[in-house]
Amino acid sequence: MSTELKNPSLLAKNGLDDSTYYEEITQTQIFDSATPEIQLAWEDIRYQVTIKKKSQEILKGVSGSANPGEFLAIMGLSGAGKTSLLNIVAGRIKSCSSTKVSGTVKANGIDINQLNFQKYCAYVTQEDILLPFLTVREALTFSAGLRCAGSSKEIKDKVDGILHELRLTGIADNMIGDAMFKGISGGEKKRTSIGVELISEPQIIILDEPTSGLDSFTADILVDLLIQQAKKGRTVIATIHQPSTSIFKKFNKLILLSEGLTMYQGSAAKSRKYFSQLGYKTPRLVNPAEYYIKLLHITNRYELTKEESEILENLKMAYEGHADKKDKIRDLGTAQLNLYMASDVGSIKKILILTKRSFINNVRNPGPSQITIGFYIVTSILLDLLFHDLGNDYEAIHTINGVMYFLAIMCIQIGNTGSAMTFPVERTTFFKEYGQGLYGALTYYITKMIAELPLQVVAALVASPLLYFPLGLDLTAEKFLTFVFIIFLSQWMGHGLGYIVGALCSSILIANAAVPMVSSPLIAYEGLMDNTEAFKWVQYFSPFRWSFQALCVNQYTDMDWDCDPRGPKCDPLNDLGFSDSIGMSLLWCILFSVGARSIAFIELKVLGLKFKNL
Ligand SMILES: Nc1ncnc2c1ncn2[C@@H]1O[C@H](COP(=O)(O)OP(=O)(O)OP(=O)(O)O)[C@@H](O)[C@H]1O
Repeated sequence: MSTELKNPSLLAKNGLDDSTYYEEITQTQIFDSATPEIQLAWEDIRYQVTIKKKSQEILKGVSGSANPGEFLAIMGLSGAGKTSLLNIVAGRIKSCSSTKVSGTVKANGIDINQLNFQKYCAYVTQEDILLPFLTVREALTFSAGLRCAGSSKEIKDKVDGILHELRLTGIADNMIGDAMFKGISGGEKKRTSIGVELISEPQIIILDEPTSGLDSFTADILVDLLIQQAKKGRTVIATIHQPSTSIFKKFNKLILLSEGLTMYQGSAAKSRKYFSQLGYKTPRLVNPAEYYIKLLHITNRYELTKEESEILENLKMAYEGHADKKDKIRDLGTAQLNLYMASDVGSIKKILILTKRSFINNVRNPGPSQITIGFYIVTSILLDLLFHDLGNDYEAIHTINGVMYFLAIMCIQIGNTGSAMTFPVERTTFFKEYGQGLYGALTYYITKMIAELPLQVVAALVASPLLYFPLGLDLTAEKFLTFVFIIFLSQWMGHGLGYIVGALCSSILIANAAVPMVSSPLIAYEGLMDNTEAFKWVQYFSPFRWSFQALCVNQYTDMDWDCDPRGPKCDPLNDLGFSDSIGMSLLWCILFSVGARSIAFIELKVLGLKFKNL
């Protein structure tokens, strides 16, 4: 790679004026006059992070702009600061104890902090945040329902329009899927993620590496779609890793970042000439994007080689020499911004939409639905085979205690793992939509619980008769119905415990590891192995204890005993130390369920604040 003198003064000498290499904004597109065009301009952005008392400057005073009608690509080596810049421009990073952000970002000349910026700006993250058990059409319809007021017909038309525009019509009724359940392809998922955001017709679309993980053909189609969005007058900004030559040719504008500094900003088409005149000529038949990345390559950012620092210094000086040649701030009419308001959807409608969405996603998820009910059926049959007709004499007490102990653990663990396995995925969607101000934490939480109830009721109704009658438990209608209620409450407590764990876990993997860690100590306080006085208060926080107590109290109270009058007293409740009535036992279960849900809600609310303030 050539490192000959690349003095910025050579630019002028070589006949490079700003109009040559710096993009002039040309309004080539016909904009829809009903929607405002937004120019985003950022000035002297600095971003500093402090880790273990060591500060690192990620962005070192970056300025730039993105214009309506343009596709702006931000490129640079891994770690150059692309995502950081994108997040700051989208208003997603603010200063906090470990990060310091300075500089301004303006939309049509107005500081974005003074605007309800989220209403104008769609942000598509690198990982697709979609509920896996919805179809593409459902994902778009629910998104439209939450974001846009309008009749069902209007929503349907809007969704059909987006499906068509994003070429998703053919797979509209396919399930999205996730790592475990195969659904649509990566490119289709990415287009669905974009569609979910586009539905509210945002004027700015910001995407973090939308082509990552896609083959070159799919990436090409995706970029074409984004170019089409830009042609509608939207401002499109994306970080792109390794674009193909054909994709590179489609960029309207290019920003090259290295080490937190802008190395180039301007027309992508004219970048070749710019670099060439600085002495860095892209070889024939070589993809310019690839060449620029190689040019900016550094092996160790803390110890640059002589050649690396020379290239960076040259590019930096060349860019700085023309730093005043920024895009003109366009007068796009700030009034338009003030007038433009995304329509608000009523709270009742949002509650109905969220409940329906959560219900569908839950019912189709084999974890909490088919697998849970199948597990109940198989385990119940197994228990029946092992312990059928338990009896009502003294000899039976030991076995009945064991069966109740097992049932309490089984029902709670089914609920617990069920929640912990679904919550980490759902909460990502919640954080995103909560951050966008689509609904409140309480609305989400209540609708989630309502949506999950039917499956929990069905599971209790399926499992209870399969267990109660073959096991020969005390046969009265009242006791049977109470048993059904206890099985339901046990699962419900389990779900509550799962919410506490799941709300804190960012992935199912972590949740799976955390569930046994939390539940195992609580099982020790269930009440059967009551041989320790240590930390006895823990029993009040053990759902296993309350479930076991309720099952035993229901079975043993007023039981028709067949005990040997000369043998030991048939008083298992006394032996177990359970003095509460059945009403009180049920109340403990309800109190635990409500308490656990309240704790999980507080966790969600506190964690959500981080996203809300963005
Ligand atoms: N909040 C943070 N805490 C610690 N380090 C951070 C933080 N944000 C960014 N960084 C660091 O700043 C550098 C730039 O990160 P950024 O994600 O912006 O890079 P990037 O150019 O998007 O990289 P990539 O292409 O690999 O995604 C990285 O070294 C990253 O580790």
